[in-house]
Amino acid sequence: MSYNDNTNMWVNWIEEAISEKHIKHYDYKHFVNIQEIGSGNFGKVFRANWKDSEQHLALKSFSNVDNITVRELVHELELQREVAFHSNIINFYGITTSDQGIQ
Ligand SMILES: Nc1ncnc2c1ncn2[C@@H]1O[C@H](COP(=O)(O)OP(=O)(O)OP(=O)(O)O)[C@@H](O)[C@H]1O
Repeated sequence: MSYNDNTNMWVNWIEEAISEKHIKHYDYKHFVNIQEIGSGNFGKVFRANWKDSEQHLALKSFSNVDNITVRELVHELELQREVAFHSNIINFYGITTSDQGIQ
């Protein structure tokens, strides 16, 4: 399998999980008060609110959707499933998409 085939395989994995409703997809337009709070190896991290909720969320963005990034995202979701019960582990709520990136 080529580099691109692998990328497509993981992208398909994520898209299928969303269409089967194993992962929730959130409409990006409902995130408000978006402020940059950090950056990691894969992209920037933002703080945001969902609609008029006062609860802050972390939005993790991916600057480059290549094979390593998408595989890493799937790996994080798998780890999350293993340890989600622990009180020190933050919850994963779902995925959002934006054509213009997060701004
Ligand atoms: N849930 C969160 N709440 C507050 N800040 C966060 C949260 N998640 C990430 N950050 C901030 O964003 C930075 C980058 O986070 P991110 O998880 O992308 O990268 P990392 O864990 O530092 O490294 P890697 O890119 O290798 O995963 C963190 O160091 C932290 O400052």
